[in-house]
Parts: sequence; C-alpha cells; structure tokens
Amino acid sequence: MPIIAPSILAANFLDLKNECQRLNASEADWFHLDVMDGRFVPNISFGIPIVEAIRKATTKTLDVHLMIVEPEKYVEDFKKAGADSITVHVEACPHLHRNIQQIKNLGIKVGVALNPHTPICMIENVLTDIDMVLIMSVNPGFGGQSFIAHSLIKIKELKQKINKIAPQVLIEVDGGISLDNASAVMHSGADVLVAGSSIFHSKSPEETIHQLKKIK
Ligand SMILES: O=C(CO)[C@@H](O)[C@H](O)COP(=O)(O)O
Repeated sequence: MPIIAPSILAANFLDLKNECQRLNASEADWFHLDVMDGRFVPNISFGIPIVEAIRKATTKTLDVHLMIVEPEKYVEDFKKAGADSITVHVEACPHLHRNIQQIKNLGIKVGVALNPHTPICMIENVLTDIDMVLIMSVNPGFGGQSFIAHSLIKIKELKQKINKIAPQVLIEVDGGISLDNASAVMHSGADVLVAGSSIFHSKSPEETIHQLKKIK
C-alpha cells in the first residue's frame, strides 16, 4: 500500500486551514511541502512561516522538500517549524554527505532528491545514510506538469540498488502522479506517491486519495 503525500503546492492557499482539515480527515499519510527559492528552481513558493502554520493544523508527517540552494543555512529553522523529514537536492549540495549528517543530527528523517536528468549513481555512496530517495518525475519548480515516462526505468534501477544495499530506504516519486499512472509507478518500486494537481484539482480530493491508497 503506498504512502500518499498530497503536495500542498496545489492547495487553495486562501483556505489553507480547511484544506489541512480535509487532509486530516482523509487517508493521506503525509503532507508534502515544496519550498522553492527562485534560485535552485525558477519559482518561489513558501517558506518557514507556512510550515509552522501547517504544523499547528495537523499531526500527520510533514515531509519538507527543499528546492533551494545552500539548504544547510535553513534546515534547523525548518526542523523548528515542525518538519518531520527534510529532503535536499543532490544537485544543490556539493557537500551532500555533510548536509545529510546535519539533518540526521537534528533527529529527523532525511531524504535526497534527484532531478530527472540526474543518474542514480550520484547518490549510491550515501544510500546507507539516508531514509528516502525522492525521484523527481517532472522538472522541479511547478505543479501540474506531465509525468516523464523515463522515470519508471529510473525507479526500477533505484529499487534494485536499494534492495541490495539499503532495503529500508523509501522511494518517493514526485511530479505528474495521477490515478492513470500511479499503478505503474508503484509496480516500478515506489513507496511514497506525491500528488498535487490530481488530488486538489479533483472533484473529491478525499476520494482521489482513497483511490490512490488502494493501488497495490
Ligand atoms: O515538487 C514539485 C514540483 O516542483 C511537486 O511536488 C509538485 O508540486 C507536484 O505537483 P503535481 O505534478 O502533482 O501537480
């Protein structure tokens, strides 16, 4: 059964309290929070105050995805704001091992994200140090994009590696996930499905989450 992590980026920000309450009452497992800085990605989303506000609105896991340069400057603040896990991008971290240790030392889970063009071998040497790998199945920066089909091959390759080296590591897939492709993503080896538009722009977000949750 997949872990379902609705991406708050697609929520109605004017009605965020209500959006959080609906997710609380749903089968969603985590809240996925996309932080964008306008430097690592060509978009700016939200930051620490929003994470802090959402923390007060839910007891579910806050899965914070930092699409920012120099994440080491901010991870402590995001932990204080209520993050249960922090994911950084391999492309934004020349000292990835140090960044991972810094997040682990805060006592929370740590993930590493890979852009669509980044090969799996870039994280091979840290696989035993982390809790999760996030495979970007769109180019990061915007919700509502189409799933990049090659991601399925990448997920399979990663799953094989993880099975050999670090079977406890979760595979999270993010971008363009919908009821149409979620089954293929799961069969390729995913554990966590991040979905924004397909949940929040559907007629019933609760029902879409229920349908995603049923995928084997
Ligand atoms: O990180 C990102 C985009 O950069 C994703 O989390 C998107 O927010 C997912 O949204 P959809 O593709 O599901 O609309």
